[in-house]
Amino acid sequence: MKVIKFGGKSLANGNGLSNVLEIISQKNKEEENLVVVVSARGNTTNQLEQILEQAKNKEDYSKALEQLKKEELEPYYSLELEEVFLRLEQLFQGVFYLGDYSTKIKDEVLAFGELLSAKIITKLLAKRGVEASFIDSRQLIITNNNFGNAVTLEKETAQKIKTYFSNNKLSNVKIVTGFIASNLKGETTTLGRNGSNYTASLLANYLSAREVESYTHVDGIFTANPDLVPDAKKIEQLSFNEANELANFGANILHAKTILPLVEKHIPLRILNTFKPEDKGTLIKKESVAKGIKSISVLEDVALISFEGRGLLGKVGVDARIFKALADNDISVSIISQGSSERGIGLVVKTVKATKAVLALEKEFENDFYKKDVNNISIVDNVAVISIIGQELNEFHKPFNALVKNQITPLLFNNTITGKNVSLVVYKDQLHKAVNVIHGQVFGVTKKINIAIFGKGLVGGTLINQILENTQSILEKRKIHLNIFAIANSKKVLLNKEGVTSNWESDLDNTALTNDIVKQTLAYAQEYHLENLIAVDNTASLDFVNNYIPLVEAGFDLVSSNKIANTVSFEFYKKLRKCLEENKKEYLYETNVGAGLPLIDTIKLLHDSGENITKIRGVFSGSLSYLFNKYSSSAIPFSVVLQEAIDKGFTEPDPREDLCGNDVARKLLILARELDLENEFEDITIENLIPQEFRAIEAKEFLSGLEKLNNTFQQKKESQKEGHVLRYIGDLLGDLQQPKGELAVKLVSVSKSSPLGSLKGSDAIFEIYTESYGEQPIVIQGAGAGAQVTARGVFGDILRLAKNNN
Ligand SMILES: NC(=O)C1=CN([C@@H]2O[C@H](COP(=O)(O)OP(=O)(O)OC[C@H]3O[C@@H](n4cnc5c(N)ncnc54)[C@H](OP(=O)(O)O)[C@@H]3O)[C@@H](O)[C@H]2O)C=CC1
Ligand SMILES: N[C@@H](CC=O)C(=O)O
Repeated sequence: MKVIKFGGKSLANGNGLSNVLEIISQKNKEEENLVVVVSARGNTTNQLEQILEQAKNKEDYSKALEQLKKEELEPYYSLELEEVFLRLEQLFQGVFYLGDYSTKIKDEVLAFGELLSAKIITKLLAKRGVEASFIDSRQLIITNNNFGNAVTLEKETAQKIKTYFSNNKLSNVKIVTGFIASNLKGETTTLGRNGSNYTASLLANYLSAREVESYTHVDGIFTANPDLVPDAKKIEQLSFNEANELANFGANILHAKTILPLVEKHIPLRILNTFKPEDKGTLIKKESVAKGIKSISVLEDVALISFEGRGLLGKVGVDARIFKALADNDISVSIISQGSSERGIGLVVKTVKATKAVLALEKEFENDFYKKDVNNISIVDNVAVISIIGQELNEFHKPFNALVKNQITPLLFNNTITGKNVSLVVYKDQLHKAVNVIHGQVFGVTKKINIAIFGKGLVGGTLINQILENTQSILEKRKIHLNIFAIANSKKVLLNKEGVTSNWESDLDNTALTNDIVKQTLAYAQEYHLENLIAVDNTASLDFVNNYIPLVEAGFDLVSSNKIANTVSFEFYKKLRKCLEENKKEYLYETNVGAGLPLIDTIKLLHDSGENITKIRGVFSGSLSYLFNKYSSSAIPFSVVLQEAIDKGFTEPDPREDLCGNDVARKLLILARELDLENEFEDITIENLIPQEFRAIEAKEFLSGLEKLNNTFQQKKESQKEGHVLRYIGDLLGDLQQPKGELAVKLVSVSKSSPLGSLKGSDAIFEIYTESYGEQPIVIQGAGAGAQVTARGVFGDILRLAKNNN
């Protein structure tokens, strides 16, 4: 024997109803003894309640009643249910004359929802040639007199069900009304929330069914509400205990009382989708399949009551008084959290009961207020509870840290001792983001990293394409979903929370001009509750650096290929780091020196481990390396080689920044500051390679007359010793005793056979001298410029941050 149950949405007109009839017809062929429990169809219960209110208020309800009849009978108007509607009308008339109704009358009226539903299904099955017996569950389930939420009388119900099923000649298919029952006097009662599921479970228990199938409008139970968490996954199997916890913590689809009758006889329950009957849904049975976190559920209709009693320290019985006062007012507390004393207590109650709860507590603690033992009882509104079902405390730091990194600090958290569950109270406007952050963290299914890329030129554009090309493989290998939600140049920003596509260039072209790309990006991230935010600066702009602090304050980690933020005043350098620390954010900039080479990380590690770095020397510039390597070893004019370096994307957007020495000076300064030296840019001695007469002219004019540089450099080349070549180098000398280092950028002539002299292509070389390594430096050498290697380095920083978010 099998019990199947259909919920209201499954039974609504249209696809739902036809699928239900098809499912029952099919099961009738497969299953011997099929009990079908039905809820009221669609919106019927609400409509009945509304008409009842209209009648009570002596309003004209005839139109609403006609509408209800029409919807119930549509499109099978010949179903002959006049008798049922006549009785319903009589009830409404009575309420209209009295101008009032009792809970008993309300139950009687609401019962018509299930009665109509069961009668209609029985008649429609008959039309399809499936013989079915209609059963009014008021003849089966006996309850106390608690109308609206009646409690089953077990002995009487067991007796009634068994007798009914053995004494009546019933068809193979039995259509039973859910939700409704009767008291010992035969008056109609209802079983409260989830009543139809409860009816199904009771019948399954007393009739020793093989299985219960509950057909709903969703695919089963999910790891989180898919409306809130797009990455939520369906859970294949749960144990009764786990299902119970889920039911307690807000999974609407389940109710604890539904599970209990099944637990007793180990009857499995399968949650299925009427609209996808082929799907296997979620199976709830005695055994669990896998350990660990099962689901994240959310309660939204809650308020937090904050109870502060400075004078209650160590007093006995405070909690007892709180609970008594609330219980006397029929207020249930879903979460209580307090420190080791009663000084600060947080209580979570239903929103509708919050004011009543405060009044009840104020009354109970009136004298304590006078004595100043209690100083505040207030409501914290707009909160929600997130429960992580199956969360072990020893792993809780992971979701908690991820929340804090995303600037969400829970107002309160609380764990259950037995169930391995942790509940957190958060502000409602952070709920969406919080649930996604926790889900990504605990299920590790996919952690979404939302990236905004500012600057889409040579480096930025290459980076975007590299990320898009690798998104899928990173998702598969690392379970990290890199989602570029914003791309901006100086005038426009393309925003797409689902992630930009390979058409990003034309999409950006088609967006409108804007005055404030960053403000717009921040507002967008906030509006769509985007989590794990990273802002990438691939501009060469000084102005853009002013956005760093607002970005960090809005929850972004930073990555930059732009070197300016690290080379403006030391005061800003410190301010940014303080802001990062306060907001628990990180800033990575490995490409600032040596493009894709692992230089900054190496220097940081050496320095942090106590190694005294005394000197760093080398060719810091990829473009100038290319320029002098090629110019020194060939007869090609200086201007031609310089143009090649520009065309290859080695130079700065404005190549004069390389030639004047600023770019190398910035790199030196960045390294110096990594060593905790407090140098300013002005402290650097720079040999400017641009002859004096060309320094003040416009970039365009300068770039169109590069050949004017040829003479100067030809002379420099020819005035060298035999076997020597030109190299433009950076030199950093540090002394532990001094707050500042000596930094110099200069053009030197070195032997062809020296490490600097034998450099090739656009390679940069860094010789790092330390106390332990002595005269023998650590050497890092490789491509020092180029869009591909730089973008790859920025990509590496993004991945490092994405992993740090774990
Ligand atoms: N080339 C290399 O080998 C290396 C480069 N870098 C650094 O990479 C950065 C980018 O260089 P590159 O790609 O060559 O530069 P490009 O000039 O090619 O691109 C710069 C981009 O930044 C945009 N931009 C400029 N100002 C702003 C602003 N205020 N807000 C938003 N966007 C802005 C530009 O938009 P628009 O077109 O509208 O002006 C453009 O899209 C530089 O800081 C450079 O120092 C670092 C290491 C190596
Ligand atoms: N223009 C720079 C690019 C990398 O920082 C260089 O030439 O090294």
